[in-house]
Amino acid sequence: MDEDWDAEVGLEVPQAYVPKADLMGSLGKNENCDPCSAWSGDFGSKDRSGFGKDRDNFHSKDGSGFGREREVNEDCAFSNRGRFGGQRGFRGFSNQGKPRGGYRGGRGGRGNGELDDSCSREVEISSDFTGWGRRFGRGEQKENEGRGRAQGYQRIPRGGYRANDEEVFSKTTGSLSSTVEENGEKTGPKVTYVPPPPPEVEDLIFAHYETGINFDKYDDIVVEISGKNVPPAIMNFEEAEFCDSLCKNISKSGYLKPTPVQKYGIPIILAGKDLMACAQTGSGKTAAFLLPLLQHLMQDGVAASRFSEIQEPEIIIVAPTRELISQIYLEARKFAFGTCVRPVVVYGGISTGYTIREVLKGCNVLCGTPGRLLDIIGKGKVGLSKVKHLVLDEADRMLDMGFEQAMRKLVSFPNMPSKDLRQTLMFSATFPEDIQKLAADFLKSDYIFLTVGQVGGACSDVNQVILEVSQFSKRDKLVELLQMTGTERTMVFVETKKKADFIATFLSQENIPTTSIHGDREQREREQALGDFRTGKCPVLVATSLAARGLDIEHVQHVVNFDLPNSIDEYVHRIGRTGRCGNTGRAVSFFDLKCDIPIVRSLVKVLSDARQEVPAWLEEIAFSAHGTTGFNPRGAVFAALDTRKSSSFSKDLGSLNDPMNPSEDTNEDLWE
Ligand SMILES: Nc1ncnc2c1ncn2[C@@H]1O[C@H](COP(=O)(O)OP(=O)(O)OP(=O)(O)O)[C@@H](O)[C@H]1O
Repeated sequence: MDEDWDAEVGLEVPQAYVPKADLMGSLGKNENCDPCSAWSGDFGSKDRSGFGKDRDNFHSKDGSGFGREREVNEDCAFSNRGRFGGQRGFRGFSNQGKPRGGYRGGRGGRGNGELDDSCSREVEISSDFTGWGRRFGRGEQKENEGRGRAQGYQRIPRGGYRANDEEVFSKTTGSLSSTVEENGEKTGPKVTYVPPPPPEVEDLIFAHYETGINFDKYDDIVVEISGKNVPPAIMNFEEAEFCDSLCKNISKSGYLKPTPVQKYGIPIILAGKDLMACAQTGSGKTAAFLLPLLQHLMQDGVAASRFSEIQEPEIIIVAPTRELISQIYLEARKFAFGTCVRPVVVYGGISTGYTIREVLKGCNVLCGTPGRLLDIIGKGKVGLSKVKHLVLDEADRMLDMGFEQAMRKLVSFPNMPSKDLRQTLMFSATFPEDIQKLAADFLKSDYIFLTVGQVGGACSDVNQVILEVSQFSKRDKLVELLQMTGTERTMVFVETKKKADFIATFLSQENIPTTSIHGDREQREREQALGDFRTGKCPVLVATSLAARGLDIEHVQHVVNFDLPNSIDEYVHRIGRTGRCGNTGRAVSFFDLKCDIPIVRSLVKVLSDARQEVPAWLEEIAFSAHGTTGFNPRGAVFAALDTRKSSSFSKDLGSLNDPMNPSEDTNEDLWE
């Protein structure tokens, strides 16, 4: 079951969760237990039937390893019983097992209380994650640890825990606002957290990881463009004719040549066209929109003015999580280095006063998660009349049920230029056709549709392995995998916040230094957790789907889907945390026959399209579960269809030969 997104996004928060078993207590007396330090908690025997000496609190009747008070769906409760299927072709992880240990912190207190491990799944719509940019070196991280060191959870009256404010989406007003002042009334503790400042040292600002061996293979990927008057792609950054500052910053970033989405996207955006762009995870979509937009600002000669009571940014960028928007902000700050353009980032979970002060220092590029963005606009601190460019990153997420209302509210503000008077850009690795149609409400009718590879296709640099593992065997299997990955960075995805904490606790018991990140944790805890993962202090990060999109962290070599998600798009994004920028990676997913049948067909298709080995047992399940009609898992790799082509637009839109591969036949070859 996925996180409780309503509580995250801010639908009215149910009663604060009161943990039946005080996690912190069972972790040891120190509420501020150090993350990933040598495990000091006394968890008694290594018997894996429970989490430790408080096993009574964690045991369900069936010994599944969870507290008896939890709502247990017997079929899907996970514990150490049962078997797991071996997997033909599973090559295992590199064997660098080293003893490790330690886990900090439990979970926040908001959510819907009981853990329900049933197979039914909810979709977590968003939250505001953050964690300063991936570039913090150990030194920087150390310094920030001193500053923003994670605190233990705050006990609030009435017992239980409550993560400091998340943004609350008021059911009544339909607006996202901080819980501190919802409709003028105080609704929760004031958020006072101020994140550590972003790096000032140039080396840290421009720190980057190397492209992988497969970087040049990007040029072999099928590209499709539909729309009118499409400018030709660039072969190199010089052809974009960026200003000197941008050219220097591109070079300092280690970018030697553009990726396909940049080759085609940059000239389209420079030409002022609206764009819906789909390209695989880790292929440089962020720079594809940032570079041309910053070029527009440089050409227009804008400069941030700290003397205005109301800031009027020329660019607004939205993304679904704090983590991702912070990352985009750092990229914008990097590319704008040495110029008078000032990016600012706003997101929930941090002091509103701090946010406003940062904006009022000057703001040309406003990066934000929807809640805090709408909040600060509503407070009159940001004017929209000068907005020329609006970017929706992870656009399909921004337009699905959780955010559509907020996005419509954003574009409906009185001074926000209409879609015909601004440039709107949408980027994602996945773009379901129904969302594409919805996107048309935000784009000019003549927008360009760009697909690099197959929309929704997985990155082919990720080796995907599917193992049949029942809920009862997952923990054993996970430990086995992690003991092989050693200190290699591994992200483990689970479906609920509570499970994230329980699994992280369990792994700590197994001397695997682990931390967790999910929507119920305090802001500083998230940043600490992410920092520990980035620096390698905790090479294992247990995360919910909140961390599935956009995270660009160096050296993530493995992704484990402890629980498969309920949507194939989510799967594609999760495994895309590895295998980035031409590097290779590996994703192992535990397929539970009792829970995961609904995704089996899509999963086989994604594996096939990415030319991965499809286990025979999985294919059989796919055929038996849904029959064979209309299911051809080894069918051709299809580029996405521009949904406009299925309507009257089709006569106006032509596909262009891929100018990068003039010999490419734009008809049949596209489909092979
Ligand atoms: N032209 C380039 N040359 C070298 N590295 C690049 C280039 N473009 C982007 N990168 C690097 O590749 C990594 C992935 O880029 P980015 O995060 O923008 O990918 P993405 O397509 O947005 O991925 P996702 O879909 O997961 O959000 C980043 O570290 C970025 O700095």
